[in-house]
Amino acid sequence: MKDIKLKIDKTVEWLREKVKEANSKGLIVGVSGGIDSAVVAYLIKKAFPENSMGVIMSIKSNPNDREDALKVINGCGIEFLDLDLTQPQDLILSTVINSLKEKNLYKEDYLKMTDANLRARVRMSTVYTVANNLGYLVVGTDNAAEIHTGYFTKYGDGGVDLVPLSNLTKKEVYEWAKVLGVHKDVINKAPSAGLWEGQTDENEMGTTYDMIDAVVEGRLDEVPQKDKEIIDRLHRVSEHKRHTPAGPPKF
Ligand SMILES: Nc1ncnc2c1ncn2[C@@H]1O[C@H](COP(=O)(O)OP(=O)(O)OC[C@H]2O[C@@H]([n+]3cccc(C(=O)O)c3)[C@H](O)[C@@H]2O)[C@@H](O)[C@H]1O
Ligand SMILES: Nc1ncnc2c1ncn2[C@@H]1O[C@H](COP(=O)(O)OP(=O)(O)OP(=O)(O)O)[C@@H](O)[C@H]1O
Ligand SMILES: [Mg+2]
Repeated sequence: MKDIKLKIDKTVEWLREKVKEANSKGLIVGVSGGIDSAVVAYLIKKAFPENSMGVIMSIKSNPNDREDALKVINGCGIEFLDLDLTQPQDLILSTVINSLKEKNLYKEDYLKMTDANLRARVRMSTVYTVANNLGYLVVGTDNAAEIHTGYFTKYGDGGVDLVPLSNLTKKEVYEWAKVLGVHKDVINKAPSAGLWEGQTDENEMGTTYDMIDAVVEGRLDEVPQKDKEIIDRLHRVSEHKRHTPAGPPKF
């Protein structure tokens, strides 16, 4: 507990340093009602009590997620915007689909993921729009387990300026949430990207955060072969997400 409080204080100090270095005015995060963004919202409010912002961005979302997001906002007292982006996201998606259909190029099988990733990228564009206007940096919510597996949308929720939870396992995110005083409803629900009805991270990935945490921490003897193979594959195919885009060598 004392150890976690110390790490939280150091992270808050690090956030202040990064803002100063960038000559920026404050920090902003998308607040989903999930645990990762809850922890980040509490951290940035601590770092910049007067210059921090949480943005709720519903897109065809389950109303319970917005309720949980409001519990986070009220719990830490951060300034916030409550936006419904269903229409703009749907307009982009339908414009693209109609145009592909006219050329007989549309692939129905990929609709679910196309829609899901566009939600993440519309949210990213929206948060940057607010950040530009306020002179804030955009704070990401990915933890070590998500970064290791590439479980985020490239340039969507992965498109951010700072990643304060990058060294934390999912278990540690929960521990920090308890110390910070995050609402129990947010702590007790299953992690979900909320990108389609009933989606949970663990179901989609086919393994558990406990197993991913174990791989990240090098406790490989605790990981069954089946889980190890899934996690290694996720890591391998997402390598490109952890680097700047490749260019050719100088010819
Ligand atoms: N080798 C390579 N080198 C360079 N680029 C490569 C590439 N392979 C694919 N790509 C590019 O990457 C794209 C695929 O990546 P991407 O668009 O990210 O899409 P993808 O990784 O297929 O899907 C995103 C995953 O993250 C999950 N997610 C998203 C958002 C939030 C959360 C959450 O936890 O809240 C989870 C989501 O459920 C899904 O499983 C391809 O369309 C292609 O453009
Ligand atoms: N409805 C939303 N409103 C605002 N931001 C969102 C919304 N949905 C997703 N995001 C942003 O995308 C990030 C990635 O989502 P992710 O599900 O990994 O994190 P989380 O919801 O905070 O935690 P959990 O892993 O417990 O679901 C969120 O932390 C948040 O910053
Ligand atoms: Mg979530």
